[in-house]
Amino acid sequence: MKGTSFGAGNGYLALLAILFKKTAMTLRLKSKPISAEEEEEEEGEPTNPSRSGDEPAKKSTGVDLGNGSEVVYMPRFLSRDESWRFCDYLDKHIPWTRPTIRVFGRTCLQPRDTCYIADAGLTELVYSGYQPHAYSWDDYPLLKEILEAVHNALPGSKFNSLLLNRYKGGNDYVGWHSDDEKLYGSTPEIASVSFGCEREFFLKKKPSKNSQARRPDDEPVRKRSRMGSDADQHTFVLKHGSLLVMRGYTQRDWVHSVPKRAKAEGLRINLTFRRIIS
Ligand SMILES: O=C(O)CCC(=O)C(=O)O
Ligand SMILES: [Fe+2]
Repeated sequence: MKGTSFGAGNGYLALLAILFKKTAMTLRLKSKPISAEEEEEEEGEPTNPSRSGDEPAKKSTGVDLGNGSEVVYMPRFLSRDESWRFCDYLDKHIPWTRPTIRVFGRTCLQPRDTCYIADAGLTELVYSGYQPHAYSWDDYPLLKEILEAVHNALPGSKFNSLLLNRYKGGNDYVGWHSDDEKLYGSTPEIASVSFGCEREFFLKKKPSKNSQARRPDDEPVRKRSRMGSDADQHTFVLKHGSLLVMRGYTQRDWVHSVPKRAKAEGLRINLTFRRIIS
């Protein structure tokens, strides 16, 4: 049987090496968008969702968006096999619908399937003129399992509702929006778990009132938007089994989207856990 033993000196060096790698990775990724290839290089084997408290925390990258907004990305939140089990189950057993919604005064079919789960007795969710039926967690024990894993990863979180999205292929998408409904409060934490086909998740800063007011004396709008600074846009490639968390004023100051992608042929399921506070 193969075995490895570390003396106290080796253990100390190994710990220093781990701390150095983690710090270097966090610093480097903070300054530029994350690509799937980089994560592949950086990350080791997937960690198991049912790890014990003694095991090291899963690797995550925090991006400080400024002014009290923050995003945290954990590419290997759930193991690959477990994630496929969840994905297949949800695809088959969730009562998906593709509702009619209203966007900018026009009625259209939502460009993805959806379902909604919530604790009983909460304020009802309404978005884009649509009020989804709230199904019960009790009917989907597997969703409770994922919720528990999310709660364990985010100490202090207490999500009580969940919006599920199913993207059947690259034509399905979610347009620019923010999840700033009043019932989530002013600084909601939103935890987003993805399964299946990798898709890009874009974050873009909302134009500030100051920049609107300055526009006449400033450089042309067309030039500005094309030259948009990196600090105002971020891209994450959301991997199978990943967790992305938006916090602070992200919903107030930023919009996000998952755009159409002709080459993304596979099915993707995304779960966004939220807390309704009023
Ligand atoms: O599918 C995603 O990654 C994002 C979904 C989303 O933004 C939403 O449901 O509000
Ligand atoms: Fe959203």
